[in-house]
Amino acid sequence: MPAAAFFSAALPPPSRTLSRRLVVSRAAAAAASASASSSSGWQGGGGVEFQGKVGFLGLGIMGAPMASNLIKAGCDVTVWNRTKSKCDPLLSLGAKYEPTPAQVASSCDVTFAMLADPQSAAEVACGSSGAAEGLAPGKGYVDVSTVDGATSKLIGERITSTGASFLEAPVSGSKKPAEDGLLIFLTAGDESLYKRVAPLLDVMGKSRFYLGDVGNGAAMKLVVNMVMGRWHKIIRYLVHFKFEQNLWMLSLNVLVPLVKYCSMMVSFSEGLLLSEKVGLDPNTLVEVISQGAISAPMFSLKGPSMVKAAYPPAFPLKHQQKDLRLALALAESVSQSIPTVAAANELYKAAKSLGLSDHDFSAVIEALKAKVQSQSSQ
Ligand SMILES: NC(=O)C1=CN([C@@H]2O[C@H](COP(=O)(O)OP(=O)(O)OC[C@H]3O[C@@H](n4cnc5c(N)ncnc54)[C@H](OP(=O)(O)O)[C@@H]3O)[C@@H](O)[C@H]2O)C=CC1
Ligand SMILES: O=CC(=O)O
Repeated sequence: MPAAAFFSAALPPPSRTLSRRLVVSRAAAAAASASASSSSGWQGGGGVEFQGKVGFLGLGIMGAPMASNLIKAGCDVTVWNRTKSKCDPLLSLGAKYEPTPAQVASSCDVTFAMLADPQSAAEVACGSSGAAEGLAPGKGYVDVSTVDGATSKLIGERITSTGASFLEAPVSGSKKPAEDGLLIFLTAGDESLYKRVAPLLDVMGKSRFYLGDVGNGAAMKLVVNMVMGRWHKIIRYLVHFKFEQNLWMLSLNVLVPLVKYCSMMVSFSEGLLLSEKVGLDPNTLVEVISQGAISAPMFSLKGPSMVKAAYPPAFPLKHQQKDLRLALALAESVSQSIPTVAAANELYKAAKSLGLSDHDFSAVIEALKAKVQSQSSQ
């Protein structure tokens, strides 16, 4: 198969719902708000309006600063947390309290949930005294926890069975972006609820993506974190390596950039292919990554052409593979294991055997595509 055709032909067709993707940055939202009416309801930062009371369930590392930002922006917020003492700082900022998720949902117009994992998200939404018991037509439920698509769909079905609307909206960004109101929302589900809560998302975040059907937000979040997870592992390894071997200068000058770029490119390639395979638009992944903690000029620079399977040489793949070979030998000389580099090197070697030596090193993605194809034909 010609390389250029891979994204559009070798994998299943992407979900068409993604063609309705909306991307809004805080600046764009602020510009839009300049012409928004201001008749009644809460008037948030930039003059964007939200009508009604807001519930917030789950006040951990992320939930507490997110709820706190809503309160500071003037929202009427009611909170609940399994460990009640974590509500206290929010109550002192002016939040109200209800003793169960159901009571929060029934006393509020829109309820956000930021829970630890799929189990807790499902329990708080669908369990006994869970949010669904307090929901009704006209109300909205926005789950901002990171869960898998199946859990999100299950929660969404239970919520919509009450007549309420559901939006999944996992966030990219960590404690500090949550505190600074700079999260990135990856939303999917009810589009009118998305529009209704947009002013609240703009208080808590710097940008928001609307990705279509429930499950697409969860999938996008997991792909971004998969790329990030590998990247964190690489950083941890590098720090360890520098200390262990006392190779500060060597590692700073040679190994760090080398390992960084080759491994980043491999994990980025894996993310691009996985996003396409689960029906996401890989261009959106490039955009989401470029706004988050793992943003790097390399991803923004090479991502769009990688999606088009174009690899005009800037750093030829053959040189990258040669450097990996040399780095592996260097590590070997001090008996240091560098497993992530060894794995990446195998892919660069495979790319060379596909005749891609003189292409840019981002063509390593073609070796991954070949692997995917050979696995699916087995
Ligand atoms: N921290 C980060 O950098 C980021 C985290 N996320 C995602 O956000 C979500 C929250 O993360 P974070 O705030 O860091 O996690 P925390 O562990 O700090 O908070 C988890 C929250 O879930 C609640 N919870 C856990 N289990 C249950 C349960 N069985 N029933 C009811 N409530 C429960 C906790 O309540 P209690 O206080 O009682 O324990 C707490 O409010 C996760 O899905 C995470 O993957 C997303 C982006 C960044
Ligand atoms: O889920 C973690 C993040 O930093 O995003």
